[in-house]
Amino acid sequence: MGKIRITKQFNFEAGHALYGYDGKCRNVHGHSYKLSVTVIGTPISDADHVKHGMVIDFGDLKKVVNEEIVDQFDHATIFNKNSPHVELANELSERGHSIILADYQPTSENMVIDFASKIKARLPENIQLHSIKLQETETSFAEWYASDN
Ligand SMILES: Nc1nc2c(c(=O)[nH]1)N=C([C@H](O)[C@H](O)COP(=O)(O)OP(=O)(O)OP(=O)(O)O)CN2
Ligand SMILES: [Zn+2]
Repeated sequence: MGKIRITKQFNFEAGHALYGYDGKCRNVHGHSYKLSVTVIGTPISDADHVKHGMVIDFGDLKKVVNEEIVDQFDHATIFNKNSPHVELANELSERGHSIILADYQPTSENMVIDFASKIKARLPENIQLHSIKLQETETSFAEWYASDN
């Protein structure tokens, strides 16, 4: 049987700030992020298998992405830990705010690279990560493709 791509979509709200950026997004602000995760594999052909006909159960994919990404990033604020924003991040964290100190500038590009590595590490051996799309605004998104990397 041939390979099939399946996609699961997610949403999360997060704040971020682009330290040193030459535009409005250097300010702390937020997005309603839309995340699409596409995996590729061969549907299970064994009629006795509980997952017969599936590449991966959408529910199993949801569990991985929720645990690795959505539960961590939803309603958190992402700062670049390699910038002076680390002080602001630590202050907010001490005051009980949900903070992510990323080892990168929190652009859509760097976030999809991070997400790809986290999701790949959790997928079963027979399932490959095909692509990820992270939509920051209605008009702006970044995509990661396995074939490009
Ligand atoms: N290549 C990138 N450019 C920008 C990023 C990014 O992650 N990668 N991020 C930002 C800001 O976070 C900003 O919030 C989003 O940018 P932008 O699409 O420019 O937002 P607008 O509200 O101005 O969008 P319009 O739909 O054009 O009004 C900036 N750049
Ligand atoms: Zn932004």
